[in-house]
Amino acid sequence: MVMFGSLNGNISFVRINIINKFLLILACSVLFIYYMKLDKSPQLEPVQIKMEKKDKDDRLNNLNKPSVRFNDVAGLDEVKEELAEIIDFIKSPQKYHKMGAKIPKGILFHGPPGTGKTLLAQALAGETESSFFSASGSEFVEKYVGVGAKRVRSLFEKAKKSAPSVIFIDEIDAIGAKRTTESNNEKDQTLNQLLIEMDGFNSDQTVVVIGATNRLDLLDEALLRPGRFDRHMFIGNPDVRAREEIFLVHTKNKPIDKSVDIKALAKRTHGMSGAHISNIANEAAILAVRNNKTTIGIEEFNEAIEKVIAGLQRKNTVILEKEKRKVSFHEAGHALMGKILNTDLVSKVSIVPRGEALGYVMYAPEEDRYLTTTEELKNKIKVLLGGRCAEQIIFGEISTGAKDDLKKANSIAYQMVCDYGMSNLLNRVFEPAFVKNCYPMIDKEIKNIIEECYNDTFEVLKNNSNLLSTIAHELYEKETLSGEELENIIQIHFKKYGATT
Ligand SMILES: Nc1ncnc2c1ncn2[C@@H]1O[C@H](COP(=O)(O)OP(=O)(O)OP(=O)(O)O)[C@@H](O)[C@H]1O
Ligand SMILES: [Zn+2]
Repeated sequence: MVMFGSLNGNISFVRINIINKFLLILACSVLFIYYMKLDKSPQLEPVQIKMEKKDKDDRLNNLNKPSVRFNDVAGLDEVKEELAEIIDFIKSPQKYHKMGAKIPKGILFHGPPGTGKTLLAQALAGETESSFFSASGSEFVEKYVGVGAKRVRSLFEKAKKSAPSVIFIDEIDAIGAKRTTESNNEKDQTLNQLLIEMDGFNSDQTVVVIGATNRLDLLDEALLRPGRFDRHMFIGNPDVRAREEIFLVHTKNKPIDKSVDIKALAKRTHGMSGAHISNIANEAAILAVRNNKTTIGIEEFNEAIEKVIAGLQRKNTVILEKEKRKVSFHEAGHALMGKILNTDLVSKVSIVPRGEALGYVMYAPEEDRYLTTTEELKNKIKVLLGGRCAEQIIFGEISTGAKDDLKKANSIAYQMVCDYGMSNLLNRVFEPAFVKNCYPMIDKEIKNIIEECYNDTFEVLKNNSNLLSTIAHELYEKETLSGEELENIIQIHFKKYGATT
């Protein structure tokens, strides 16, 4: 039937046209919806990665020569001294190459947050006019295998091109944590790439890599091996002298009122980090503006300190004054016993919190020893018990602060009884398998040793309680005493009052 020429046919033609258009629109819509769907499909995700990657690469590319110098980093003298050698390495590498010495590649800064690790790394670059590349470990952590490794490679390439350079990787534990049996392909590849890069650059490329972490214990052994991050520097919270210096650095360009006593501010900020102090100085300046003042007064500092303390108390890190006194006596007890019994050389006593410890005594490294006598082992126990005894003598009560000391003291006593035959059980030793059977007997001996040592320590410290108080007082005021300062205090005291033993 041929009807196209008819009116009917015309109508049909128009209908067909409408249908065609409808079909076309429908097809387009379906295609559009399909395309939109496709856009969200995983296949297109690389586009997103590319954008993100470009962003991160730009940041890793953040190449500059920092203007920060060691003068801007207050305190941390020991670390700065150690870094002086690295500065010399970077400045005159030829000197070391001639001697066949290799430039240290990796330094690891570890310690609590806000203590100046980033600032020090910048200062190292600033002092040596090196290019500074900074990245955070978490920036390398990606879901997609190979992306983190690629970023590491690109970072090192850039650093090598603009050598001398300092690469700073904050939160290095994000990529350098101990590898587990449960493999994480992406993380392992990233860490491997970092190891390859660290092994890879040769001696004429002066690139120093600084890693920073709050958790040294989490890091993979491979990262700490010689030739990699083999220099470890502890960056701890500042003592009162360092806090005063930090306050001075952060108030240098601020109009401070005469009423403000920086020394007093330093004393009131026990347990705080450099970042807290810089925060206080800034907060005080903002408050002065708010109060329409022309200078920053003590009121503003008081308010700023209170604000920070309130924040810290929630985290339990600020120690109450009473506890600070107790810790001073506890540490003085250890240090004085160490001095009187002439055991290991005390190199530092401190009441600046470090990790879980509220205070600590550091001893100079011992010479290699292969034999230790009964008396020497008992003296070690007495030094360990010195903290608890001092608390008992001065405050008439004991605290939980000696937990670790007691553990160590008991462990020495256990070895004396079970391994060395140094108890009333005479020359008998107890293999681990027999310990359980003979435990009451062993326990009695351990008790005897600890009791004897405790009583001796108690007597020595009681006879020297004036000296104990003098050391504790100095420690309370200065928060850290070097071995030399401790020796001076003791000598002055002995000259004045004569020695008591
Ligand atoms: N020793 C210091 N001297 C001067 N300012 C300091 C010092 N320590 C910290 N600060 C101040 O605190 C700020 C934060 O310090 P920084 O970022 O270096 O700490 P960090 O140890 O790297 O911290 P995190 O472990 O949290 O990364 C610094 O910018 C600086 O203003
Ligand atoms: Zn102790």
